[in-house]
Amino acid sequence: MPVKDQDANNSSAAAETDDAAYAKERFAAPDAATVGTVESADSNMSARDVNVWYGDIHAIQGVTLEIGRNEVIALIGPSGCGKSTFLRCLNRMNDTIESARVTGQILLDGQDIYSKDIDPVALRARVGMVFQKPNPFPKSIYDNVAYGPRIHGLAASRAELDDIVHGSLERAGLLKEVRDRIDEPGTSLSGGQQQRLCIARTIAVNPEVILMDEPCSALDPIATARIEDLIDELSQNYAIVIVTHSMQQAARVSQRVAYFHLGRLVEVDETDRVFTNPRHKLTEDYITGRFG
Ligand SMILES: Nc1ncnc2c1ncn2[C@@H]1O[C@H](COP(=O)(O)OP(=O)(O)OP(=O)(O)O)[C@@H](O)[C@H]1O
Repeated sequence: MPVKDQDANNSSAAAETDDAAYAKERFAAPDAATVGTVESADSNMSARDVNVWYGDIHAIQGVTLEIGRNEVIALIGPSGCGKSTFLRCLNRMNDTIESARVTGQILLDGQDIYSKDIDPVALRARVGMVFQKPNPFPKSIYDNVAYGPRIHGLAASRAELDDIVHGSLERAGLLKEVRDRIDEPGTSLSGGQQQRLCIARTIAVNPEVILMDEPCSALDPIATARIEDLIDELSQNYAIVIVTHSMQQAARVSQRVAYFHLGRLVEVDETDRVFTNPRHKLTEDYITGRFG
């Protein structure tokens, strides 16, 4: 057989194999292993076979996922599929829920965050969290940002603390707007400004990872756009894991998307790939609006 034909033959055999693998993945049962790439080339956090129960409810089932340094990964899926539960595992916020039980392993820089040696308060400085509803403390704008550095002893002097507060407000894109009113209550700001204040508060303690649980759901489109721009800038320095109900938002801000369904991680891959060519039928049904 001429070489050319042989090549053609080989490539068509390869295509058939690819198609068979593709079909197998795509129509896999919902309880099959995650489709796509759970690994990250430069992993900062790594969840291995994580399960969460609330009493008898098995809310997260065998989830394995790596989070890369300087990447934005979006967690998407229908209501109640476990996105927030999984997010809260990453900085042990589930510890605060009495009925919650977590098994498996979550590593931050190779260290098990559930080990006895880990102080959850110190962990939550390294893995910060921004919530759905902006929740500034009932304190001044300055004290909101200074709170973390004070309790973690990050500033040796008032001048150092001032630098941290101003730097954090600057990186959160808020300094210009609040420079002249820094002693006013954080709650006097608009919703979008309050959310940027909460982001400034989070970055003031030098986190490695920032968790965001639907950070824009209480904001108007302009405030949302500002937070999305900020997410893009922050990703130069931090890994960001964001839960969002908006597929448009996931497409705008993330490099990878993880699709959850009934407590399982069904598919994870590059954002473009998931939205243009989902490999699992459940992912396709969700992104085409057939359910959720
Ligand atoms: N504190 C809790 N106590 C008992 N069950 C809980 C608790 N929090 C969540 N659950 C249950 O765990 C499952 C996953 O909930 P979770 O809030 O993580 O889902 P989600 O995907 O973030 O949902 P949503 O998009 O609606 O916020 C659901 O069945 C939910 O009812």
